[in-house]
Amino acid sequence: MSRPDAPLLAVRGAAVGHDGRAVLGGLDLEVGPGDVVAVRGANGTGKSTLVRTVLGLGGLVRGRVELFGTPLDRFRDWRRVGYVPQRTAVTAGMPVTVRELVATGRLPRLRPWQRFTEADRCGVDCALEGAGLAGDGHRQLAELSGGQHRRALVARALAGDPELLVLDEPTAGVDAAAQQVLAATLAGLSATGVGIVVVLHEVGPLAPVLTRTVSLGHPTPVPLSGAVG
Ligand SMILES: Nc1ncnc2c1ncn2[C@@H]1O[C@H](COP(=O)(O)OP(=O)(O)OP(=O)(O)O)[C@@H](O)[C@H]1O
Repeated sequence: MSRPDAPLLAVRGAAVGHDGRAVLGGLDLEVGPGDVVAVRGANGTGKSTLVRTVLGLGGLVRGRVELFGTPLDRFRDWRRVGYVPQRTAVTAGMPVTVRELVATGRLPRLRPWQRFTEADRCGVDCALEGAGLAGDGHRQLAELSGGQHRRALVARALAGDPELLVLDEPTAGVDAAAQQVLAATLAGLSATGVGIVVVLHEVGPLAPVLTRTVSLGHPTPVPLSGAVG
């Protein structure tokens, strides 16, 4: 059961890694409504591993992660969480339009067998606009540049109206104008109480939107001990 007063995301004394071997340890992080937290660090410091861990995709070696006050291993309400992955190879070759991809982000919000309503169509339109793709809904994914494809993944996450939004390098390969659009969109989401975690190499136009930055150090193997929480 989620606690209404709990942070959207809490990471406590966590070590994260692969195959039981931590790449990053001693992590404490809280994300509340309206927070926009940048996760920064050199290549290989564990940014994506941390992000994937808090999304329940494995990687918790020890410590605790809670979403909306619920321990990660008991959390089921994934429609409250939006995710923009770093790698896009899975969708790159799909014969679908941008709009169709973005609409899939809306599906977790629908009841079983429920058809799209006008509100859902508006949600998709807003998501396209928020990612700077208002005029591109009809285009095939395969036609998009790397940066445009990344924006389509951002739009897909926005379409789900998440309460917690996790973005893994959403600005990589994205031109400055589109980064400005994304910055304005994230600022708008933050103002409505959405909590945001964003992995960034370059802060760029997102700088004024950030409320906090977490800097990860160089990768140092962390000895394995203690229980996974
Ligand atoms: N699936 C995996 N299995 C084993 N090790 C992995 C796996 N994925 C990543 N690693 C290793 O974990 C460490 C952290 O990788 P991670 O991708 O989290 O770093 P990052 O900070 O996101 O890097 P980048 O900025 O290059 O995206 C690296 O040493 C990487 O080689």
